[in-house]
Amino acid sequence: MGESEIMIPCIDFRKGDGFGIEEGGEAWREMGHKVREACENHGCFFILSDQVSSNLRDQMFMIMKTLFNLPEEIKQKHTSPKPYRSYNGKNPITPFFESFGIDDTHLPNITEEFTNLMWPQGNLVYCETLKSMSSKMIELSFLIMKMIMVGYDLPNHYTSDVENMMNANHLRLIKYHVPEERKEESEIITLVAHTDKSALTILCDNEVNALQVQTKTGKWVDIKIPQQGFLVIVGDVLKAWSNGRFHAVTHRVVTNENKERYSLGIFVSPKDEMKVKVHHELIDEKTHPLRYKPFNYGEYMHYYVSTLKHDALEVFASV
Ligand SMILES: O=C(O)CCC(=O)C(=O)O
Ligand SMILES: [Fe+2]
Repeated sequence: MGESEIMIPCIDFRKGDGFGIEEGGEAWREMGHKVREACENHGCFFILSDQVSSNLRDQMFMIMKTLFNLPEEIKQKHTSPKPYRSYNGKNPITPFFESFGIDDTHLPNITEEFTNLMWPQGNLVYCETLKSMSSKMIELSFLIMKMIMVGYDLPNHYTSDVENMMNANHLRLIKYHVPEERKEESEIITLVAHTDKSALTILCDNEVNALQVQTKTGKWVDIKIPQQGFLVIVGDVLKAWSNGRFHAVTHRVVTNENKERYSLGIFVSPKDEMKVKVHHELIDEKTHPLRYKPFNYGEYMHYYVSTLKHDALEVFASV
């Protein structure tokens, strides 16, 4: 079992408690510093947000159940040349894991195309739920990115850096099955330890706990995503951009409850052709000398997928 006494910060973005705050004011800056600290010290944090109503969230997990219950041959129609997008199920290496990845859900017609592929007769509720849930999660990721810039007092770089790092997104819908045969008390790792290759990931689940993050001292901590909340994970791109000041947290999924788990994540990242570069103001010859060379994101992904090295960023881009 992981430990749960180590506190992952929880930042309140709800209108009443936090995000009624005025952009540019003192409270706004304070929030930015909290986000920055969480990214540096933990590489992840919870946010509470009323952007997504509990109805929408419940609806989303209900329709995810319906989606994964579709016949195998229909699910397999979802394919993509990009890694981690095609429907992944019945894979002997990850027998308790099924997933779909959908690119660029913010663009017109993407959710419609996916829905029509799965339900050729149409499924309006599915399509609308998927569209609103993903657009709200993308909005949240932009807000967090803005907070990161504020946290480093870099608000002028908001537009260029944020657009560079977040101009592609990928929504991942995951089902974790309950293993049929399982020895009492034994844990099964259903998703191996990794860091995300995105800039930022925002995750929620159907309140079945199984995700664990590893602290900087190597301890595994059980993650319980709050009901009105999300877990934000710092990915390799933001680690590189911040010159290694941010921690790209290692995480994994371990089955230890006898319940099916569904999780939904938005992975925001640069487009493949973009260059990832350390932000020049985060380099300091004495305290923070340059750690990473600029690199092409698509080449980095290709390197990772072909090697699956845990320390891919360090090997690929360290100076
Ligand atoms: O399902 C989860 O909670 C985590 C998924 C994850 O880490 C990933 O897809 O990269
Ligand atoms: Fe992950």
